This record gives sequence, C-alpha cells and structure tokens, in this order.
Amino acid sequence: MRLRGVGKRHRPGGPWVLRGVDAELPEAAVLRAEGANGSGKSTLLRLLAGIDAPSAGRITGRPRPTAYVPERFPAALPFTAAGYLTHQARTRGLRRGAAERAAGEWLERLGAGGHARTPMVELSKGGGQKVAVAQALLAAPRLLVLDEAWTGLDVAARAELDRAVAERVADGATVVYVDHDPRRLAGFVHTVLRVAGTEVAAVPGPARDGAAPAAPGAGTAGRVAVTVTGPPGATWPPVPPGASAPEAGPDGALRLTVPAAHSDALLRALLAARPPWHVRAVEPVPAPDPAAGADPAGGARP
Ligand SMILES: Nc1ncnc2c1ncn2[C@@H]1O[C@H](COP(=O)(O)OP(=O)(O)OP(=O)(O)O)[C@@H](O)[C@H]1O
Repeated sequence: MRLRGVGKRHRPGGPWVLRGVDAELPEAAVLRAEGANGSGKSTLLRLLAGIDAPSAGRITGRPRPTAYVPERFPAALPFTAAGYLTHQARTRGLRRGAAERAAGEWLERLGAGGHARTPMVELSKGGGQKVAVAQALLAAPRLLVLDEAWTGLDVAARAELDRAVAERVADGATVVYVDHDPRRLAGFVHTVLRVAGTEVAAVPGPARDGAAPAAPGAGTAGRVAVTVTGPPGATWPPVPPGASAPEAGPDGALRLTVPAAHSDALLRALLAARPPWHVRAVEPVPAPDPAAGADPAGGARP
C-alpha cells in the first residue's frame, strides 16, 4: 500500500492537517502511528482505512478486506451484539451460517459470549468496544486499522486483541494502530509513523529485520535481545534458529538473543502464545567479534 503526496483538510480552504505524505506500508507488519494530541493520527488512520478520502494525492494498493476500529464506536445500533456482528459478516461476503459462527466465535474470544443476545444499546462501554473489535476481526482483514482499540477493554480482551494482531500479521496482513500506552505491542513494531506538523515520517521500529545494525551501538552481526515477561502458566513457544537459551533476570523477566533476521518470527510466536508473553524490550546487541563491524562512530548508518 502506497501513499503519494497525500494531504487532508477537513473543510475546503481549511488548514491542512496532513500534507505531502509519501509512505509505503509493508505487508505482514505492524505499524504504530505516534504524535502529539491533535497532530493528525486519527486523520491518518481514517485515510489509510479508506473511511475518509484524501484532499490531495493518492493512496494505492490498499489490501482487501480492510477493517477499522474507530476511536468512538457508535454502539447505539438497533441490533443485538450477535445480530450486529452477523450482519457485518454477511455484508463482507460470509454466508449466514459462517457469519453466525464467526460472530459467536469472536464474542467468545473477547469474553463477551454471554452478551451475544444483549441489545447493543444495553452494552457497557467495554462490551461495546468488544463488539467494535469483533466486527473488525470477523473477515480476517488484510489491512487492520486500530484507533485506540484497546481502550475500554478488560485485561483478557486486550491480550486477545494482541494475539489477534499477531495472527493477522502472521497471515500477511498490515496492522496500523494508535495507542496511548507506549508499551502496547512494544517490540513488535516494524515501522513508526511519526505525525508532526502536517508531515508523516516513517522510521524503523524495533521489530524490523535488519533494524538492529542501524541502531546506535549495534554491531553488524545483527543480533537483538528480546526481554519478555510471562503471565502465570505461560509456556515457552518454539524459538527460531540461532536463538540463545532464555536467561532469567532479577525482576522475573526473561531475556534471550536471536539473529535480527529471525526477530519477527520470535515476536510473533511470543505474542501468539496462549496466554501471550508481554514483550518489554527489543534491543540491538553489539557484535561479539570486533572485526565483524567495529565502528568507532557507534554504528552509524552507511
Ligand atoms: N471531522 C473533523 N472536522 C474538522 N476538524 C477535524 C475533524 N477531525 C479532526 N479534525 C482536526 O484535525 C486535527 C487532527 O485531529 P486528529 O483527531 O486526527 O488528531 P490526533 O493526533 O488523532 O489527536 P488525539 O491524539 O487527540 O486523538 C485537529 O486539529 C482536529 O481538531
């Protein structure tokens, strides 16, 4: 998916919120949009999801199907939770039986199975948010856009959404999100979209293959250290080739190193585990062999 010279203003002649945005969004990747309040993150996400059209420029190659969880979900709809989700699944091409099954399965996964027959207007804020998330995940989107989608969810549903993100990415989808919590999916982010002053800068995130050598202090051997904590009962997933044995730290966290080329696979496995692991940090590891990439400038980019 590609943005070329994309601009947006919310009314003709009004101020540009975004202008001249050029970016390429990779497949099978998580992208996090960051920026100050009112900088235009939600505006960017609505453009990416196709909810709003750009005022200038073009967006091409948007993966289909596309799904979007808005910051404010219109929960006061004349349906039950399951009825609404079934309707949504039908509009996305599922047959009635498959649509009902998908609706029920997503409500169960998010811990809202007991509210399947609850009218939407009677749902709590958290219940409404679960329906908002479920409607986005129903049709296995190839582009998933999440605007503060974790807000209002309970801990278990948040973890389920993390897992759903990992599943979508493992399936080749692009996931773009905004969240006020900097730890949300930390270490899993391929690209950060920095929104500031009408511009969007795409910078490598910690999970990008090959990002580690470009980071200050990193060696050219390209290993990264992953620090995780696990919920009670978490089992260690299969780790990719070349990973070190996990070592326990004093604070109960586990740390292991892995070749940068395999860090995405490890992060996906950790987040897709049931229950999922919490990825605390992904950091470059200096190369053990000084001849392999000694760089007095501290790993500056070539
Ligand atoms: N529908 C709209 N009509 C007019 N102005 C809008 C509309 N939506 C957003 N804006 C304006 O566009 C600018 C960017 O808003 P946006 O919601 O995209 O920012 P944000 O970075 O997501 O903010 P926050 O972090 O507070 O959610 C703001 O000045 C906002 O007031």
